[in-house]
Amino acid sequence: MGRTFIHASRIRQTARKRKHHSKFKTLINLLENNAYKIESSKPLHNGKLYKYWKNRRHLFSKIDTSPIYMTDELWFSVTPERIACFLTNFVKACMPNAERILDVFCGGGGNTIQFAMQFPYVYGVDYSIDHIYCTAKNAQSYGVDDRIWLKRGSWKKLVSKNKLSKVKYDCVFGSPPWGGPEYLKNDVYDLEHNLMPMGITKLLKSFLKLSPNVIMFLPRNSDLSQLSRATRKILGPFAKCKVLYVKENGYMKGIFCMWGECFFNYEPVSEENNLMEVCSENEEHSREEEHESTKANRDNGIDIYKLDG
Ligand SMILES: C[S@@+](CC[C@H](N)C(=O)[O-])C[C@H]1O[C@@H](n2cnc3c(N)ncnc32)[C@H](O)[C@@H]1O
Repeated sequence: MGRTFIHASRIRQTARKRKHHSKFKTLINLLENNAYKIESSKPLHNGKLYKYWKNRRHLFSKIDTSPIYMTDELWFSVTPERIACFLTNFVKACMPNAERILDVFCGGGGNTIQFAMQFPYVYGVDYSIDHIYCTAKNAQSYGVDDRIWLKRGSWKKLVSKNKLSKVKYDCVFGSPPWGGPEYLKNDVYDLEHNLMPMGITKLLKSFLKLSPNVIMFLPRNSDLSQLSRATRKILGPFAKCKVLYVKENGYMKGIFCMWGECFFNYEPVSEENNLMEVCSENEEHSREEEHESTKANRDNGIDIYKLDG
């Protein structure tokens, strides 16, 4: 077990034991003030977040019945529950014997919690102590905190100092910051320059250091040619990346990009449906153009699928 991780069910005891360290002082404050607890029936003070608050039950279905904790940033960052649940089921179907999942950028625990519903050891990393706290508290509300270990730290530093390599992860997942709701400002999202904390090539390389099975949740308008180049640069000229477009509530939420042999034996929809669905999300492209671009992406090692939550 990674000794440097904090067990989510023992976050209070660990914080008290290490109270002389500044980051644990902050954690004790958060715990003592029951910080960031959401009153599900009370709209937030910050009016800009109203549209996210309206959809709160899509983020955490237990929000009316159990305490849920969210910072302002988490309102637009948490993976909606049905999407996180779908991903977990997908990973379970592809890797039935997997035990250890690493959730890089765990945020408020949207994905961490769903992984912990089906896998016995789930590790979450985030550089925000507030978000580590929210993940632990939300995991308690979902009754899965005994399967979750958390670590605060910057991804770059953790990777460069080899801080995570003691555990053998079956799969590494990450939902990196896309740059806030602004990510749709441009038609095409530049994965090398806009993705935080590093471009897609470096990020993929850092994930693959820890496991051959990698999944990332990326913007729906991501530049697929950059995805293809990153895949081939790191894994060789015949390497492939599987891309699933996911919708929730009629709205395209993003794409799951997958690397690893185990993710390639799953055919959720027919070829005909794939192309139709991809077309419907790119209204400015004609069906023929989209067909061509989809074919081109396939030739570049990108397999595209469409799933409606
Ligand atoms: C999109 S959110 C992840 C949401 C999460 N999947 C969920 O469902 O709650 C991205 C997270 O990355 C964290 N983050 C941003 N930059 C980071 C870095 N350099 N290292 C580690 N975590 C970082 C942020 O604090 C934020 O919680």
